[in-house]
Amino acid sequence: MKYISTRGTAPILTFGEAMMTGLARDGGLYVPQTIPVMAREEIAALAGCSYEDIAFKVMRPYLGETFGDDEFRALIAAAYKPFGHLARAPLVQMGPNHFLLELFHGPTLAFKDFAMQLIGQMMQAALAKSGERVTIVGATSGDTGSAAMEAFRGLANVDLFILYPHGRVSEVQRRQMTTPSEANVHAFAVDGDFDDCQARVKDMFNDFAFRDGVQLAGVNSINWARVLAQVVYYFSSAVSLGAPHRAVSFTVPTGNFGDIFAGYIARQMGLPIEKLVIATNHNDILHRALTSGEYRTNGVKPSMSPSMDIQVSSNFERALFHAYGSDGRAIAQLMDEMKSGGFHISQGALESLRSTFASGRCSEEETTATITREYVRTGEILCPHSAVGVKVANEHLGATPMITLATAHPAKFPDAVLDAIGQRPDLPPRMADLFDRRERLTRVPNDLGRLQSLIRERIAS
Ligand SMILES: Cc1ncc(COP(=O)(O)O)c(C=O)c1O
Ligand SMILES: N[C@@H](CCOP(=O)(O)O)C(=O)O
Repeated sequence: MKYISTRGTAPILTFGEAMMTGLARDGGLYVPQTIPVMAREEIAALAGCSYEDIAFKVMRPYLGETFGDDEFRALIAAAYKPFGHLARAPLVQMGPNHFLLELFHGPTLAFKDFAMQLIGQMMQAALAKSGERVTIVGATSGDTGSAAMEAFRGLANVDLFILYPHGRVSEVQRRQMTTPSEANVHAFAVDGDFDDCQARVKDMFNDFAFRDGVQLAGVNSINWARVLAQVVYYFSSAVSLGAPHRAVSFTVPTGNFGDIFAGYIARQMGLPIEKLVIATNHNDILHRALTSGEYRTNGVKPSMSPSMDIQVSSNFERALFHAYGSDGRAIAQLMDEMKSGGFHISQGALESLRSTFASGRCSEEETTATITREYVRTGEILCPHSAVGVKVANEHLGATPMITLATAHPAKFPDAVLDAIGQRPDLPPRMADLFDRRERLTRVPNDLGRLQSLIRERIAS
């Protein structure tokens, strides 16, 4: 299995190389050259398997020679051991034909743990073999950062720097990033929004002297391995509702488009998914793009679902690459136009996107009303991101079972939940002292040079 860049001119890599490389050297994102298809019987045989077994069977064809079978099974087992639920990703019924996929039973209480725990294991194994040391720089709107801190803290051959938008993540998210005491992890509070943080990370990858000088690696969904690990729960949940004999649809609270793109990959692999519904908060560039064909930013507005406060949606590039028939030059051209605010999606590409994706938007008021209504109706306490998903899913219910992804635990966003249901959801006991732990962070301007020199200083000390 080989990996190619969405912009067509970067070196073609193996899985292991793509995982350690992050952003392609032409500025694009790595995607598999071909997507392996699972036969109907292979999908049917996943029924009743453990999450770990399904993970092995779904991901194995993508790995090539990077890890042996026994080694990969051991990495998967270690990755999911810290999860607080035996099913790892349990399904809860919300109503006729509507199910919630709880993805928040990992160590940092968000869906990011599914991929980050595994990528932590895989990178550690790869670095132990090569003897290399890497500098990981990541951008976060809250959850990727905390998951990465958890997965990489204390590792001998990794320095981790997380850039988060100052004042725009929840207090629990911030504390998850600023309270780890290990010297190899660093939280940078950037004066800007998530798009600024992500742009600075991509700038660092595009500065080859810096990139090669610090051995830069990435754990955002820039990294194909992140997306791959997220494909697994589409299979586990669909199969438990009767796939491949019965099709399902998914609604995915969406920001950087990594999670829903994993669903697209599952569909390409043969999983019978009727529709993938993009659910956005008022930062609705993806909903507007799908409705009008114009992909154009209009500035990030803070919301009560801060992890989705994103306008430059990194993985949409991967979806466009497929919609434009793998034409790297066309994608490079669109991404160039993006520098001046946006672009027009061609009619053919738009039709191709609409054949897989639907979309909807949820306002702040609707988010609160959904948390309230679903708590009263079902007893389930939704985080604001999951509430965005449920609101949009309700508009797309039909004969096909709908699975909505519950992407974070409500206790990560206590203020929004308190507003909606009059009570503060509890953090799990192992995190009960989060508010007493000492915070360690560096406030940084949104300035590439300043960020780079701070990173160089920290790794030299
Ligand atoms: C809780 C939560 N929900 C939804 C999203 C959006 O996911 P994606 O960025 O993969 O579209 C994020 C951020 O990734 C998140 O942290
Ligand atoms: N919502 C994310 C933003 C980064 O997304 P990623 O999937 O590219 O890491 C977050 O919580 O940080």
